[in-house]
Amino acid sequence: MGIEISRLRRQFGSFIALDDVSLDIADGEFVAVLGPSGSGKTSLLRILAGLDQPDLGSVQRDGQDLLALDARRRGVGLVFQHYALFPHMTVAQNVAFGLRVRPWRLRPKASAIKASVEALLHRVELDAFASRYPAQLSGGQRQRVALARALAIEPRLLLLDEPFGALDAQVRVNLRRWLREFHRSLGITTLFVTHDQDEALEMADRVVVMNRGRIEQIGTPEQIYHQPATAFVSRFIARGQPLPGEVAGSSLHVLGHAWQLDGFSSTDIHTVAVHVRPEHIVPATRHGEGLAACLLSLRHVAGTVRAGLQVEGMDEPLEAEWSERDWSRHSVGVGEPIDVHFQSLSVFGMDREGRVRARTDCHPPYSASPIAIGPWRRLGA
Ligand SMILES: Nc1ncnc2c1ncn2[C@@H]1O[C@H](COP(=O)(O)OP(=O)(O)OP(=O)(O)O)[C@@H](O)[C@H]1O
Repeated sequence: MGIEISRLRRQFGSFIALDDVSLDIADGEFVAVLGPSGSGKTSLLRILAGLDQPDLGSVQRDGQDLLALDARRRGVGLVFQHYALFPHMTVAQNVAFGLRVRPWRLRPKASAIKASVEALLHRVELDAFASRYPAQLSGGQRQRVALARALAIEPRLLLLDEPFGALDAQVRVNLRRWLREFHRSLGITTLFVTHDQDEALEMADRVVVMNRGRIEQIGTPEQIYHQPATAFVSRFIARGQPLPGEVAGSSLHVLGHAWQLDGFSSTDIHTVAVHVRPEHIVPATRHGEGLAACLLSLRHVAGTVRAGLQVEGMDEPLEAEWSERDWSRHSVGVGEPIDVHFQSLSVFGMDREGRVRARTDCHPPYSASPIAIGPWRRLGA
């Protein structure tokens, strides 16, 4: 059992914010909804929270129609990016709020509220902050209070909308890990909205990638990263960079080279997208092998080297990423020629409507042999 979201559609005027969105969430699962700004993430969350209704579609929880329930009866805890803490209330009063405003028949006794607030503050590691006001807390502490407040009503579903969006990078990274552990210990079904790829891949059991109101792919972080289902997911998640390429029969043609392409049926294919990831562009070991390029820039970032490359035959520069160790074997300076080869290319075949019909990876063979035979010889050379 769990939550079954089926064929949701939400339209604002002529703009379609959610288009045929279906998703099953298992009990206790941690699901990240990932997508660029405007892709429909918050629209989906608002519908689940009961703050908005879809034009079409259904949401069932354990066989019950969730959309028919009033927001307050859905058992949903919400945390937003901008701390919605009440500034005039202490931390303890903020956390107690959801319990205090319950109808008196459902309201716990004052002593029980006090005990559960203490337990929650202990859980979010803020025991010592109970009598502080939100203005006296750091951003990360405020978000933990917001989480404790959302948990006070013992929700069955936790909805987090960019909860770390307003925090600086280091605090974000710490809170991510903390929240992941926290979820493990608590086991509440959680939907986490973010536009940050690392955040989604690091934290979630499953990731839902959205684009323009549609779901592009649902999968484990591994699947999303290593087997992107669409060109959009490849670009957005794995920094896939488009190359000029086409498929002819069972060969892939890219920048004047051709390789055998297996597992790709070109039936019904209207356009082909070929992507290369930064880490799959590798310096050739010998000059004259691979693709001729010019090293445009070099940046050293936390143990890796990011290189800008102008590859012959391309208008746009490509970005490559290497480990410092691998790069230390080369002695090419900025502005100098460099030969590179592609270790792996992702190939997507789309029909006329832009739907992906075929997808495969191509691993161009590379020979470091001094006799330049075969795969990297220019066609027609
Ligand atoms: N009440 C509304 N009226 C009109 N358009 C709306 C309304 N709510 C959302 N939209 C539009 O729907 C689209 C999706 O919005 P949504 O907030 O779901 O995106 P998002 O993926 O959460 O984006 P962000 O990451 O920027 O928060 C946006 O283009 C937005 O302008």
